[in-house]
Amino acid sequence: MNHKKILMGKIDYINAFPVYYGLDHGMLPKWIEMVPGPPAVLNKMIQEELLHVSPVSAAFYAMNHRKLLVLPDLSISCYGKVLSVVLMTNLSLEELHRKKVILTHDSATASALVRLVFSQKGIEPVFFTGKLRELNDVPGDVDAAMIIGDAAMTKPWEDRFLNRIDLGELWYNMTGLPFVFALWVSPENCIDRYRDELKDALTLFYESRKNGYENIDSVIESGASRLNLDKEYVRRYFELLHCNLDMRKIDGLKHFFSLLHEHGLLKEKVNLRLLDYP
Ligand SMILES: C=C(O[C@@H]1C=C(C(=O)O)C=C[C@H]1O)C(=O)O
Repeated sequence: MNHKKILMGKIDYINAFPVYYGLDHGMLPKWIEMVPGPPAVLNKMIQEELLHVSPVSAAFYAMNHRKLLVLPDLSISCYGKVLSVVLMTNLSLEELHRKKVILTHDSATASALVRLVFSQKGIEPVFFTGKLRELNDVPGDVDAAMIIGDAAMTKPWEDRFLNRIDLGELWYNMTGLPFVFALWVSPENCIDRYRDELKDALTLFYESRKNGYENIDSVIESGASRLNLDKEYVRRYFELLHCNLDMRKIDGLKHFFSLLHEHGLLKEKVNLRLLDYP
């Protein structure tokens, strides 16, 4: 088939390895160009329609739901602990009232979750956003730092902070629901123009992910060697991290969006629309 070229985003953390495994191992057709980046960069590129399809932060999707369609059955999510999304602090959540909390500028979902958790508890920290990839990035006067992705699992945050609060686990303890950090989306403007390409890209994602789970030892091996982490730890990570979007996860997602709206962290209610090919 004569496909137009499309640009496909890719989260450059190991969390996306299972979904991209097949594409990274021979399945990538010539008409797809891969664009790797941290979530916030992909969010911005999708907003500017510089990508035709990409994973984005679930909270970013919520803020732009009128312009985006969600690809079915794809996500970065967890059902309890996640390991790679953490709030590091020396205090308890309650003690963070009026204290400085820095949120990584790479995130939109986890930042919204942290703001929501404090809002629900009636605690008002002073939030700010910044680069948080290394321990040296943490300003001297902050009392908590929220980090996502590979950096959360690899940098020595414990040298500075005693408590590691896992945000997937925190959400699960609050709601009993799974938590969805990222969704795959396409700008609605692309849907008609790139219909065949997006349809085939969706099939490729499913095949690529299937290939990833069939070769999970190899996924674990490359994750462990990229991050210099113990293989058993990375195995556990890929057991905790899910890449599908079943009904229960959609329930978790909808609950998150409606709480954000209730707490004034989201302007509009979200009407989740899936990219659906007959
Ligand atoms: C589980 C994770 O979820 C990530 C968190 C995101 C966010 O907070 O906006 C976006 C994409 C995901 O990669 C992770 O970073 O490890």
